[in-house]
Amino acid sequence: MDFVEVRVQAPRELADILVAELAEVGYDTFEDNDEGFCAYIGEGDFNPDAVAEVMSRYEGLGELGYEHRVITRQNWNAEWEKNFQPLIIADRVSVRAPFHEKPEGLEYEIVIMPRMSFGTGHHETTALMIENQLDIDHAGKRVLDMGCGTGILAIMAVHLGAKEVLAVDVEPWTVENAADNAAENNCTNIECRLGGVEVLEREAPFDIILANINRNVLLEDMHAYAALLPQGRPILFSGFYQEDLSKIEAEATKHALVYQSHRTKNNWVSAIFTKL
Ligand SMILES: C[S@@+](CC[C@H](N)C(=O)[O-])C[C@H]1O[C@@H](n2cnc3c(N)ncnc32)[C@H](O)[C@@H]1O
Repeated sequence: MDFVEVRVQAPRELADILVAELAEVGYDTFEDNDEGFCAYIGEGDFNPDAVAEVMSRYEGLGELGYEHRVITRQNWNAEWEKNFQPLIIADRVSVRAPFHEKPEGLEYEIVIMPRMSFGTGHHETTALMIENQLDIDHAGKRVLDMGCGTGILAIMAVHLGAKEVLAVDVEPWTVENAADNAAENNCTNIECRLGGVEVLEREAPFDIILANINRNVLLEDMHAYAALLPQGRPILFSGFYQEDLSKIEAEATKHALVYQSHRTKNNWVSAIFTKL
């Protein structure tokens, strides 16, 4: 599988809305840069007209431009290895690749090779989810990680003591990558599964649910997640902006999920709800 990178030049105030619009037409991996951001999609799903249409809606609102190129899977991995910097989240969690030096004195260490998957920890939503996870008792818990990407949140859950984790994603290469990362981190209790909400049909309830996806998927699939959460248990959402929190909360209320708290960074949100 090869990928298309769409490199968008856009002012900061337009970048967020463009990311949301591109996410709606199938882009699911984004990377900020000084000029704007890059969005990625599998080559087979790339439609230049869809990008042109999104961009045309914002014409005249700022300095906008975009170009695209195809990146082979092999080149992607090489580029990623060149660019990925290790990072520390909440002064407690190190996220690095196997070829980075191991930092000393941190409580938790996550080693990932994200390849084409989302979830290096550099995106605000991933870091916010991890910060929220640190506040939740995972010991002995059964956890669902919906939209697992690299599996970073699933690995964090195991490091925090989770008994077992089901990590699910709709992208085949992502599920493969999450399984590799689980092995790299010696997390033998993570099961990685390909699919969407339909693969949860016969699942027993989970003690904790993590779902960093996007606003529309969360609104659509929240009923199914909520049905798998027993009373008093937490569900952590991310992948949406502050202005969407009220929509997420309104949908959550329909499924007996009660707002507890949220964190934000650069307008992104990760919120905790519990089942009534
Ligand atoms: C924002 S990334 C989050 C990755 C990782 N969990 C993290 O926190 O960094 C969202 C992931 O959700 C996946 N996804 C998109 N739609 C989905 C759906 N309907 N059900 C499950 N996963 C989905 C994407 O393929 C992508 O890997």
